[in-house]
Amino acid sequence: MNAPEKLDESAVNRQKADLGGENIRKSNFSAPSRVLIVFLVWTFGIDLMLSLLLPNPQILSWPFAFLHVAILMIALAPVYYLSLYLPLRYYVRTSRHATQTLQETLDKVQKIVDSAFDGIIVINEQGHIEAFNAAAEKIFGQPAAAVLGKNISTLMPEPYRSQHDAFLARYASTGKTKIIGEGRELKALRNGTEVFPIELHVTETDTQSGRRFVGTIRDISRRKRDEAELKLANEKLEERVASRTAELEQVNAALNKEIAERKRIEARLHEFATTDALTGALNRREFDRLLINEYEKLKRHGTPLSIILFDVDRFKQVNDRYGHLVGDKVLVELAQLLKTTLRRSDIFARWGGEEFVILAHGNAQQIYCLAEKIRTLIAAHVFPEVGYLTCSFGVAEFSDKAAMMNTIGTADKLLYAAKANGRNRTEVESDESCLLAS
Ligand SMILES: Nc1nc2c(ncn2[C@@H]2O[C@H](COP(=O)(O)OP(=O)(O)OP(=O)(O)O)[C@@H](O)[C@H]2O)c(=O)[nH]1
Repeated sequence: MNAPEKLDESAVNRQKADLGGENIRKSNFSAPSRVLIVFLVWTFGIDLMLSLLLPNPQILSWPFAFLHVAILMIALAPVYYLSLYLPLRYYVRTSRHATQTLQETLDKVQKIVDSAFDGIIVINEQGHIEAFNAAAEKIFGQPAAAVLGKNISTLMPEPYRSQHDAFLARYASTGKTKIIGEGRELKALRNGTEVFPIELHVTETDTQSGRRFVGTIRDISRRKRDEAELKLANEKLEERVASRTAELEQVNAALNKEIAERKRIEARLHEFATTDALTGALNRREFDRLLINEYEKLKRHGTPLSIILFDVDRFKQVNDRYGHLVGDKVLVELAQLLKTTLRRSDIFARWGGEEFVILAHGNAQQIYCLAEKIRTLIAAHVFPEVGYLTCSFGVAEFSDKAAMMNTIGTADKLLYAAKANGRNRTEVESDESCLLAS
């Protein structure tokens, strides 16, 4: 298709007229009419001069008339040349040049418009298509010749088609529109059948022959397809992530359960390894380990540390009278009583049989007081199965100079001394007294 043909003819003519007029106005000879006026003035001027110079009767004779015309033509020849031929030749050349310039400009504009990536469609106020560039031909699958002059709504599917004329009329009457100057996504019609998505930007411009709307159209089918594919891929990915997350959460929950179970087993194992199975008090091995730690601290920092060894009085009788199981229950209850009484920093363990040990921070006097407090507490406690019971206590203070085992031995001796001295009493190395003692 010849490019300039695609532009609306009236618009071309208007532009031609504008461009031509502009060039002529710029020249010294603005119009043929002005040349004609100059020619007439010269003709009548010379004719008048000849009439005045020559006697009147001779004017009527044919030879004279011939001479008159000949003189007139000879006299006016330079005037013809200067005032008629040259201006006309200049006018024609200028007009031809202006037309050529206009044509070149139009060719250039058309090429630019046709080379645009986006489709460009110009419509008038009635919605009739006045320009349709090459990209628009490609996008809509129709040659410009097939759509020029037709209503733009022929390129739209329903419901846009039915709404478009009303939209234009409303805009003409109210001046209100949402689309001018804004970009929006719409549906268009390719080859009159295929509905496809477009992105449309509309601008408007006022021309001598009325308002024009310029639509810039981009086929976004591919983008939409890509977006849809991307959305689908995203959805699938999200689904996979969700199911994988669920799987991981399950695995995680199972792992957490396993870890919790392991921790529970470890704690249980630790408990088995460190506590006495019957009473729940620390066992002898754990006590020995903690004693070594505390003894090291004592040696480093000099903080006073003492030991209480105590033993249930006449426990054999309990076993003999109530049975071994009741004896066990009594030991469990006794340990429970001690646990609720002692501080967390005190280390309480079963030493063996019905004998218990307490490692406590404090000097002999302070821990003697503690032993007495425990003694009176036990003595006042009613054991459901057996009633009242008493215990005997031996208290000794560790020193950084004495060997650790010696102090334990001392506490043991003092415990036996308490037994020997009548039971239900506390013996300590030095002559200690305690306000708590009863
Ligand atoms: N039920 C029970 N009895 C125990 C346990 N360990 C030791 N005994 C008993 O505790 C009793 C300790 O008796 P003895 O050493 O004669 O001392 P006792 O009868 O308490 O008399 P004194 O200590 O001199 O007051 C024994 O009969 C042991 O069998 C135990 O774990 N459970």
